[in-house]
Amino acid sequence: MSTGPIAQLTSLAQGYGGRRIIEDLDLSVEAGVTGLLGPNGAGKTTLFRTLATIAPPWSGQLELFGEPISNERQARRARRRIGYLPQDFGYYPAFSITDFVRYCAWLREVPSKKADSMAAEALAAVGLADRAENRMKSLSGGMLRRAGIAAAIVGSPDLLLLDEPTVGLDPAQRLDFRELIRSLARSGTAVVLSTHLVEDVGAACDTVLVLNDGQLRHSSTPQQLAELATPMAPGDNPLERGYMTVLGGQKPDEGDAA
Ligand SMILES: Nc1ncnc2c1ncn2[C@@H]1O[C@H](COP(=O)(O)OP(=O)(O)OP(=O)(O)O)[C@@H](O)[C@H]1O
Repeated sequence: MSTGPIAQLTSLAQGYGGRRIIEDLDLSVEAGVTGLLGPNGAGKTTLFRTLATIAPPWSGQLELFGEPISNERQARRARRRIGYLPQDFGYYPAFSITDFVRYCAWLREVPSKKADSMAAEALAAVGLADRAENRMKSLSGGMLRRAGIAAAIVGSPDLLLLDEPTVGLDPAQRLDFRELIRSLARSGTAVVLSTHLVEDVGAACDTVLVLNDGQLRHSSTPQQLAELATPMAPGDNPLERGYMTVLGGQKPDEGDAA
């Protein structure tokens, strides 16, 4: 088992068109579950796209599984070991859930002999085994999100990137989701999840990172972030307050610099 970081970014610059979103970012992803917090527009999705090797860095270095990623051949090799759930993922509406998960397994080059059993395992893990033949277009928002999670975890990737995975899940499903990612982490998958729900970070993450304006503002355990909480109003969540302290009192939806 590798002892170094699963993913490492050094002096990353990244953006769209002529607009720089991330500047001079250094970041390591270690084993376990890492939660990524940050206001709207902080650059979380942009960071995921970089880690998933979809958007090559403008400058700086990306290393995955101890190897530098500087060309398409290296990126493709790394991609087989990465499961990625984008915030908005595409699918063919007429596909069954099984077809969708199998298709994602094929994209990740999971051996075809194992694809059926792995797709079935992934669907069972997200509680969709009894709906395996339902069409994607017939799913509720929460079910669709769970189908996306199944597609990201199929084949047990070494690095799992989940962009707002719990949006649309009901409380029982969120509890199941937390247990699922904890169990994936125990079996060796490094998980990074972005969320606006600090409860998910408190309950499931070993490490929490706070990103704002494309800069890493904070990295610690959830407990340490909660300890930064300034005096709280009754009913406040200490982790949320600690997060606000790191952001300097900014409200979570005030972060978009656009
Ligand atoms: N395809 C794109 N083209 C141009 N600008 C983009 C594109 N995608 C994102 N941006 C801009 O990049 C900035 C960072 O966006 P990003 O989606 O990475 O933030 P985020 O932290 O994931 O936000 P949210 O919490 O709202 O999902 C924003 O200002 C956004 O408008």
